[in-house]
This record gives sequence, C-alpha cells and structure tokens, in this order.
Amino acid sequence: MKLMVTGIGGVGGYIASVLCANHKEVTLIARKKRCHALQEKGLVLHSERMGEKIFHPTVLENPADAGIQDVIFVCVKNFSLLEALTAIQPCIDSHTIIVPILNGIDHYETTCRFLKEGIVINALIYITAAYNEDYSITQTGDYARVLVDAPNKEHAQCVVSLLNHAGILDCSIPQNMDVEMWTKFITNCAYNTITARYQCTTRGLLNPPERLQEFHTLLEEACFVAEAKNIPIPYDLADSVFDRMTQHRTLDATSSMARDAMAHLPIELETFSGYLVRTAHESEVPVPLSERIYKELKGMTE
Ligand SMILES: NC(=O)C1=CN([C@@H]2O[C@H](COP(=O)(O)OP(=O)(O)OC[C@H]3O[C@@H](n4cnc5c(N)ncnc54)[C@H](OP(=O)(O)O)[C@@H]3O)[C@@H](O)[C@H]2O)C=CC1
Ligand SMILES: CC(C)(CO)C(=O)C(=O)O
Repeated sequence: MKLMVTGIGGVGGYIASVLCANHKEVTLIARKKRCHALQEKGLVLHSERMGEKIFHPTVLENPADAGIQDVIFVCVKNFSLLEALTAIQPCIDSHTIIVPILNGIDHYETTCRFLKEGIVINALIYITAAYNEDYSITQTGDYARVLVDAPNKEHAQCVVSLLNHAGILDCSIPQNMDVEMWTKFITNCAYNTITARYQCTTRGLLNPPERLQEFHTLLEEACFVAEAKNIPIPYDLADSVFDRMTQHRTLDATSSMARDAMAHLPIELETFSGYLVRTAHESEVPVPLSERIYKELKGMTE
C-alpha cells in the first residue's frame, strides 16, 4: 500500500511515525531545510507513547515524484491546506483516500470542494506534539487519539486499520462525527484562544483567576453557536470540557496555537475565533468575549 504524509510537523511527524512503524511504502513530503534534515537524519521521534525511534522513509519535496498513492494524510496548518492540496493533486486518482487531519470545522468540506478526484475522510486528532529545531518530533502525554468518518464507512474503516495500534494511537469511527467535530472546535475556540492570548500553559490560567472565568465563558459562547447550528452537543459540554482541560490534564499542558504564538509563528486565529465570530454574526448569537479576544490576538500577531 502506497502511503504519503504531507506536513511533517508535530501531528504529521507522529502520524508518519505510526505508519512507518507498521508499513514499508511510506513517503513524506516536506519543504527545503526540513526535507534535507529528514533525508539526512531520518524521521526522529521522542515520544511518551512510542519511545525513542528513528525511521527512514522516502522523503521528497515534490509529491508528483512519488506517483499515485493509495492513502494521503494531510497534516499542515489550516492556513496551508489549499497549498498542500494543490501540490498533492498529481498523486490522486479516483481510488486515493485523502485524510486531512487538522483543527478547525471546515477542512473536510474545503478538501472535498477543492479536489476533483479521490475519496476524502473527515478527521480530527487529540494529541500534544511539536517539532524541534532539528526537525525531530516530540510527543508528550499519554493520549493520541484520531476520530474519522466518511459517507462510506468502509473508507473510514480503512483509515482505522492503518492508524489504530494499541498503546500508540487510538483511532475509531465515532457515533456522531458532527458532534465530535464541534466538541473539538469548541475546545479549540476556548482553550487554544485563551492560552494563546495569555501565552501560557493551563497553570497560567489559574492566576489571575479571571482567566479561568474567561476560559469558561469562551466555552459557553462557542456552545451557543453550535446550538444555533442545531448540533446536538451535550447540554453540559462547556462544564465537561472545562473540567477535562483543567482537572484531568497536566497543568503544564498548553495548545498548538499558544506554542505558535510564543514562537512568533503564524497562528490559526481565523480557523478558531475568526470562524466562530463570523458564524455567530450570521446566526445572530452574541459572543462578546470571543470577539474581544479575537481582536486582541489579531492586534498581538499582526
Ligand atoms: N501539534 C499539536 O499538538 C496539535 C495540532 N493540531 C492541529 O493539527 C494541524 C497541524 O498542526 P501541527 O502539526 O502542530 O503543525 P506544525 O506547524 O507543527 O506542522 C505543519 C507542517 O506543515 C508543513 N507545511 C506547510 N505547508 C506545507 C506544504 N504546502 N507542503 C508540505 N508541507 C507543508 C510545515 O513545514 P514548513 O516548515 O515547510 O512550513 C510544517 O512542517 C493544525 O491544524 C493543528 O491545529 C491538533 C491537535 C494537536
Ligand atoms: C485540544 C488540544 C489542546 C490538544 O489536542 C489541541 O487541539 C491543540 O493543541 O491544538
């Protein structure tokens, strides 16, 4: 089976490691310095789930050189999605499965709309992973969980078979993918936004205490928007996400957007608060705190 991963950062590096540990024909797509580093040193993983590993898959800058693929995982930031999809088009025919594993709410629809061929899978991931200066990948924490779905369950099942490996990555098809997508989106609109705004870990939200209140309010506002879109989220979702993020994860945890903000890299602001605020306006749902923090983050990152 010919497998490709494009976007070898935190998420793509971990997904690629899982594939390399179990399959022979894996091609990684990376650009410039990252491509050269991966070609020279291999894909180096430091992981609480997988341990210390080095894999030596094929690494290319131009996806077209790899030819038609069976499955392609797209693991770039949301703002790089169209560029990455453009580059992989020569690798796609009508049987190719494309799995965009990104945060946000619209990457599945964007990918379906953009690609003329191929079978697109809806996917999301819970993980903490990041690339280091030497382009190695560090995964921390005891969780790495992917949820997938597609109109034809056999296609989604094919991705589960590739990714689900006990102790390394949990991958399954949920009962209601819309609810799962919105649950993740609501989490990101609040947790990623507040940790990026204050450039902090969860511990940094405890003091001053107003920050915790703001985190809860952001969760509530995002839940109101989901409800206005008739997404059947649980009635206590804001409370349960709040408890999960503050009580059941290490206080040293933070979000991918906070890490990017702290490193002065582009952030997925439009993917989270930008999209939420626009959707709230369309649905006439007031989201004053989301709007305020959206503007503040925009000012901080421009
Ligand atoms: N990291 C995490 O813990 C989590 C991340 N997510 C989500 O997963 C998605 C990916 O995030 P993450 O892995 O952190 O992102 P990273 O910034 O770590 O990695 C993105 C990678 O994509 C590469 N890239 C960008 N454009 C292209 C392109 N056109 N072709 C090939 N490669 C490209 C970048 O390389 P280059 O150096 O060339 O730009 C970089 O290696 C995001 O939507 C994020 O929100 C979700 C849950 C947790
Ligand atoms: C929920 C969380 C914080 C971890 O998976 C995340 O999605 C991120 O860091 O972007």
